[in-house]
Amino acid sequence: MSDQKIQGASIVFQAVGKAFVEPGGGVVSAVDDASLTVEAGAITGIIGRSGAGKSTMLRMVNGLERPTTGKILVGGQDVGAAHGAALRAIRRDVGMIFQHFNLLASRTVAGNIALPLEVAGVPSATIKARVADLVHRVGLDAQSDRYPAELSGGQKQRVGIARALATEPKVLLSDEATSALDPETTQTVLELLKDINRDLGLTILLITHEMAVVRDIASHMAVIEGGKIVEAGKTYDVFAAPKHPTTRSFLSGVTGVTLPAFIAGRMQDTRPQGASEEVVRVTFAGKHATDPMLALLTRDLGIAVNILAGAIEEIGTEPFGNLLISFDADKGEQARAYLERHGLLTEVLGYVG
Ligand SMILES: Nc1ncnc2c1ncn2[C@@H]1O[C@H](COP(=O)(O)OP(=O)(O)OP(=O)(O)O)[C@@H](O)[C@H]1O
Repeated sequence: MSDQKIQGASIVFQAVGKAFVEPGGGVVSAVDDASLTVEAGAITGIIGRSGAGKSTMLRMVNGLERPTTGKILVGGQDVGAAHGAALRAIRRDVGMIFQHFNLLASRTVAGNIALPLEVAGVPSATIKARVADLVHRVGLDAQSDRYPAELSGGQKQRVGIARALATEPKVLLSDEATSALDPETTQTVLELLKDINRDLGLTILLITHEMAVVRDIASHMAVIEGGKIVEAGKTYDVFAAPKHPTTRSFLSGVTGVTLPAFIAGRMQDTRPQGASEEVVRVTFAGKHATDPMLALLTRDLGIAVNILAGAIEEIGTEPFGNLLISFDADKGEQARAYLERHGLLTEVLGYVG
């Protein structure tokens, strides 16, 4: 495999629906009117809960499932309408990696990676050279002759990645590829995927139920719920201003910002009678992430702020902060307007009497 950049293919879901007929005759709508454009050469994450329709979305990209309605275009080619040689050609352009690796136990590392090339009828000398390159790329030179049972989970996934790259695909699909790995190994596999994306230029579309995976690797993301795409955009923008409740609930698990129990336990949705504190989430994005806005709020408006929880992290190379604060509910509107005017996003979470 050369290190030459390939042109990654775009993936376009156009009002895609997929219904399954169950043995009893009932119909399950797994994907419902989903439209999404996955940019060529980008890493895009689709996040959703179990049963949301993630696997079905992915399996339609390589033609393992056909859409019931709508279209899926990979590099402009209509996958759902392709048959025979045309479908095989699209599949060669679309590699896939899996949660449980799907390696052949009876073949060595090199043998597993060679398999798709053997199936494609590539001459054996070419196979040998390409497998050696791939083994090296995924850092398994010392394990080339080992069998899957002799490898760690992370090493098995590296074999899966090398095998998926063997036919020099334009798209790599990842089906929960790090879900069976520990956090440290997950990081090394995500780094490898990032390197591959950067070096080779192929498009990566991954599905996951972990927001941390999306944050750590994907430049673009979509949230799927009940078969529908409920939110999509650049990862940074979605993190900075999540619109859908499902996105917010995924985010609350990953930003490291949760209310202390003594506040959460007393919080109410509506403002109580008498004196109360308004609890607000403040999101600092981009250049405002490091501004001392809370100090300025106190200085300019004389409003005292309680800091309840907070974290500042990076998405890509941009700082991103999340703070949970509270202030006198009487001054809430004025305080929020001040923060919004200075480029911060605010969201009222509730009230404490
Ligand atoms: N072959 C099938 N026959 C019938 N129903 C199916 C089939 N495949 C998927 N479904 C149903 O479609 C819905 C979406 O399933 P899908 O596997 O795409 O979800 P998912 O988000 O990948 O979930 P998980 O994270 O648990 O794998 C579910 O209700 C599932 O039961």
